[in-house]
Amino acid sequence: MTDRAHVSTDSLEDALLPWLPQQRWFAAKGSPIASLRVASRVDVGSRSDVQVEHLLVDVELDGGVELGGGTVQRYQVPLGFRDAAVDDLAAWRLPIQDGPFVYDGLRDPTVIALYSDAIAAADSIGPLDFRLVAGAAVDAGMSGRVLGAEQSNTSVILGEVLLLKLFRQVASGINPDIELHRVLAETDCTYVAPLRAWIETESDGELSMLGMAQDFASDSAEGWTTALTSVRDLLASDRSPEDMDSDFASEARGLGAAVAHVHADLARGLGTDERDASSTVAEILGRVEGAVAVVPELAEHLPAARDLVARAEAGGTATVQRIHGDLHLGQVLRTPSTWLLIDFEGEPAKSLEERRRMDSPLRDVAGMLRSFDYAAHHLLLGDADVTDETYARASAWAARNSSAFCDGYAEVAGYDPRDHAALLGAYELDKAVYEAVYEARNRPTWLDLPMRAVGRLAPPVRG
Ligand SMILES: Nc1ncnc2c1ncn2[C@@H]1O[C@H](COP(=O)(O)OP(=O)(O)O)[C@@H](O)[C@H]1O
Ligand SMILES: O=P(O)(O)O[C@H]1O[C@H](CO)[C@@H](O[C@H]2O[C@H](CO)[C@@H](O)[C@H](O)[C@H]2O)[C@H](O)[C@H]1O
Repeated sequence: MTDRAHVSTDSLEDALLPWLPQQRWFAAKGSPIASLRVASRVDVGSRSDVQVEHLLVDVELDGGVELGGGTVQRYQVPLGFRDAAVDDLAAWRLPIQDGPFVYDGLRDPTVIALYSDAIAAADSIGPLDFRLVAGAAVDAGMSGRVLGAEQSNTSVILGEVLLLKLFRQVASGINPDIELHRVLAETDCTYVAPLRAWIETESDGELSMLGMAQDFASDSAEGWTTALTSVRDLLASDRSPEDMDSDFASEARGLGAAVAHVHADLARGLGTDERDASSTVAEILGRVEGAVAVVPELAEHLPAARDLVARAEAGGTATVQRIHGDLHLGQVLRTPSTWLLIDFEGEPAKSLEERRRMDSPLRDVAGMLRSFDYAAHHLLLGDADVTDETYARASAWAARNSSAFCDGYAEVAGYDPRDHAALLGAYELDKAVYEAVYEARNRPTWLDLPMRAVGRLAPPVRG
């Protein structure tokens, strides 16, 4: 069998340098890498003809980029080592000449099985600790397959019963996704997929969380896909949203209720606080002003943004608590019986400390309202023949579902988010501006979508 130890750390580093930026989950695409260092190399074991190593890789970026956690990013890279190349894994191969076939281990069911068994046994392998949630049992011998969708992290389905998510970018400290899922397990929250296990490691006295396993909702559909079906039907017909079989309003109402239940459980588990609205709105304004450097068209919206934020500030104090932090239709799953919220990591561009801070639940409500706006109008992007009437029909879908969502939220929360119109509007603006930056960098053809929302929330003052 291959001797993985014959692959020196130097040659791994040389191979990772061109390979890492090509991976979908590499967060600093386009930023030059100043240096790359393998910070740790753990022998996870071997199975049939594969040897497995767990790598933590530090990438130092050439300054000037806004990155959560500074300009050094740490990545988790499990590697498989084989004597012979395997066609199905060739796309994930590291460019190492004259050595074994080395590749992204999370693409290989044999490697995944090793991790799965370590979870089942609540094992410790060198500095890697596989932890089971109290009372949870995980079967050994489950086979795994990587989830099709490529995201910021890599998710693997184990035995069709568990979803194991390995974080690709690793930060020191408590990961909010694991932290909040643990709290929601204690409150018996039924609006999340129960957490069963997690993986952590400690180096130099610092804890880092590497992954988590929760129940796999095999029969679920993403909220974004479900919502788009409804919009597509509406735009293809001349009926009003309420007359459509695929009307989404009762779904939106149920989703609002689910989000309110999760907020109530997070408040129960981790408490609430009162915060002066001025500190919240100062942050929002700072972000809007900062975004002009990336999207110069935002400049003409600044005066109205300042007015909106000042009105929100006049609202006095705001109740804050732990929230989801990056809620949108891609972060909710519809099962046959309920809505589930997933991915409590918060906005990827923020530092771990910022993501774990208490914030107003209105931020999550605003995220979902923005998502209804996205779902309603995204099918019209790039279509030069869109009539005002079609656009208005799409907007009516967004308005109807935003309203249903708030109704459902109010029923459970005991207050209506719309009663805090100025602060809610400030959060919507904050999200729309974040989206404008995100789209300018990642999907420029989508930029018009958040910019229209910015225009509605903070109309340009002309003349
Ligand atoms: N518990 C689950 N059951 C079924 N599918 C899930 C579950 N959790 C996540 N998913 C699917 O995996 C995808 C990625 O999950 P997510 O937690 O958002 O990862 P990332 O942090 O990489 O964005 C989601 O869009 C969803 O389709
Ligand atoms: O993938 P993440 O959950 O980290 O979120 C990032 O990417 C999202 C796009 O996939 C982006 O969301 C925006 O587009 C969605 C449709 O593709 C829409 O539902 C969201 O409302 C809209 O914000 C998200 O902002 C970004 O953080």
